[in-house]
Amino acid sequence: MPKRPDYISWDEYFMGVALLSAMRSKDPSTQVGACIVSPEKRIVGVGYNGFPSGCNDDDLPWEREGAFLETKYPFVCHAELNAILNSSGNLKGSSLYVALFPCNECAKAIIQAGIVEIVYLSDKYADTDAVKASKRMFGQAQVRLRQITPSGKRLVIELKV
Ligand SMILES: O=c1[nH]c(=O)n([C@H]2C[C@H](O)[C@@H](COP(=O)(O)O)O2)cc1CO
Ligand SMILES: [Zn+2]
Repeated sequence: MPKRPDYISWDEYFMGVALLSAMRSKDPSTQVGACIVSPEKRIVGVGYNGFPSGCNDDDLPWEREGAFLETKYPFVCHAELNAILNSSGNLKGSSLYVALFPCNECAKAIIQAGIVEIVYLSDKYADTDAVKASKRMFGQAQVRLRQITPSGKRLVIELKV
């Protein structure tokens, strides 16, 4: 019997894990997930954006606007950083799959962790200084950047067997 033809690709699998992880995010406006993959194509870390563990989700603000301390920005831990911190072992030579292009703060952690490739879907904050700084560092550190063209393909998971 020939092998099943409609299996998902590596890129679809790892971006799918990143997008599934994003569904755990409680951020009402932007849910981001990240999946770190070793050179041997093993998943070595996953994460999504959220407040640090032990910090009460219901006490901290999810606001985007207003006084800095009344917004989520000083408190939220980005998906990429969570994936690095949640990872097991050495990340040298690994790839990071993430729905949204990483900011400069995550870029520093990504580079220092030894991640060599970013695979992303959206670059919706390309015009921001954070993303400009991020690309400058990735360029100098020779981190490869690869945007997956959104195919619109639906990966459906039904919770049944
Ligand atoms: O790369 C990222 N990773 C990541 O986890 N985030 C998170 C932080 C916030 O919870 C949310 C961005 O919120 P907003 O789009 O409302 O500004 O996404 C944001 C970025 C973009 O810099
Ligand atoms: Zn970030």
